[in-house]
Amino acid sequence: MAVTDTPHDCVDVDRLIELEVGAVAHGGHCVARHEGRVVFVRHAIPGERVRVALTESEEGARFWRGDAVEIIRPSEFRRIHQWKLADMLRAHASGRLPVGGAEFGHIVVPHQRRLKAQVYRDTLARIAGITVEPEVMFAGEDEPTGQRWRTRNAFAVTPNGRIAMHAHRSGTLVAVRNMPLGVPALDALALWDWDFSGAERVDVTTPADGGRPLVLVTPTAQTRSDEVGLGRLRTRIRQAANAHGELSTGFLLPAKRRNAPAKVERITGRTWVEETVAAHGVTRTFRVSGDGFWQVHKDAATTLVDAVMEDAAPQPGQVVADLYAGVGLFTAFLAEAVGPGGHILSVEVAPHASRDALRNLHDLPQATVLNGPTDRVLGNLLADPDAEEQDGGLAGRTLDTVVLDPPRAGAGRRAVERIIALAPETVVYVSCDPASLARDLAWLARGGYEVTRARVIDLYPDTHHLESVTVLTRTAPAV
Ligand SMILES: C[S@@+](CC[C@H](N)C(=O)[O-])C[C@H]1O[C@@H](n2cnc3c(N)ncnc32)[C@H](O)[C@@H]1O
Repeated sequence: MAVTDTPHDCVDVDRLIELEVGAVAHGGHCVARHEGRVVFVRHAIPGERVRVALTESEEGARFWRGDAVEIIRPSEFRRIHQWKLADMLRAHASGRLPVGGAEFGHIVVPHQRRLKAQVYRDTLARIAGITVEPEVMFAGEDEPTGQRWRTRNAFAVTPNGRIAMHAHRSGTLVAVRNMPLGVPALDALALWDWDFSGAERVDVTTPADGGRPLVLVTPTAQTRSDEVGLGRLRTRIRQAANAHGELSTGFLLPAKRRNAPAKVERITGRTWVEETVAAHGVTRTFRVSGDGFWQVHKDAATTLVDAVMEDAAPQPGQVVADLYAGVGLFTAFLAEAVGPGGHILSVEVAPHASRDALRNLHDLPQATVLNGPTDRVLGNLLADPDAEEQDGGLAGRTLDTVVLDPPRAGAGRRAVERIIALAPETVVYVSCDPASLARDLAWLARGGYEVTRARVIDLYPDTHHLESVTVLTRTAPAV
């Protein structure tokens, strides 16, 4: 097959090859073959014939990587990328790199979802040996563009103080004047016109219900060590914020100790946002402090609560553990359902999230917030199952249901083994990473659990990311 030199010297690309593109794999790239070697191709669609600019192509390597930069035979599901800066084809034609974050933007939205379902199905089959066909859902109203959904957006800062994004898989910064995946409230802030000189990162939260946004600015290490420079940046942020009315701003100051949470210093307004969620017939408001975790898609919280409540089906008087609980989103709705005679353990490792959870759940005495790593908290439960509920025990009761929503790394072996040892009838596993999910499901299957329902929910349109809710039921007797 012909290999030619690329004419674009400013794009980090060695050679061009022509390939038939196969299925999408976990991570969003399509799998192709070139002279027997696997090539992972980004920005393509299964079934296409494309010209690929190789970005990693060492002779001895087991596989190569590349970007589809010219489409020879397009898929019927291809569309013109609606975000010019993120379009690989336009970027390559003009000798630059696209910005990351919308790497499925060239695929019509219904097909994006089909591909995500295929990734879920293939990953579970390959890693866990589990065969399951997921239902496919989306959040909120169906949005054909795949845009305007992000309530959390992070930007880098150029040396002259303008917000920017990283070029796809590169350290190169590209100044931006819009963010099409962001909710309209993000545009209203016009952050592209602010001067962030002296900062390295800007995190913006624009709550789904239109509440007061929060802009957190991380000063560079040099600015942090220079009181005068820090003061100037603070003044510029305050002035810009005041021009916007109801806007909270602050500094996000990295902790001096490793693994300690970053500190938030208020500049204007407050250091938290409020999120209101109406789901499952109940409306609740949550405080989320600083850079604490909250679902990114504007309709994700409602959609996930509805799914979890349907799958967990909590009954009055039941005992449920909400693991990796954040600020208590699922806990609140589960606690409403089990009522005062039931009990919910809300387990979360981040201290500031647990503090928010305490506040968010203060009217629900049946919910106990336990701060600590899940495996350790479950180990304590197993060691002393008769401990009182307010001390983080089960008061001799058994767990009916476990809901878990771990970060990308998944729950891991120790936490999964302890869930199996606690022997709940039902496990509802919310996951944003099919590979770690599959690994954990394989352990759960060996521990006597069977997948009884699977849903892929498109909470990240125009990207390769996928969310899933998988339900497992205990088939073996408790040990
Ligand atoms: C994907 S978020 C889910 C939060 C919550 N379910 C929600 O939807 O808002 C994962 C959460 O797990 C927490 N976390 C990470 N590692 C943990 C661990 N080992 N034990 C308990 N919580 C952990 C993170 O701080 C984060 O709040």
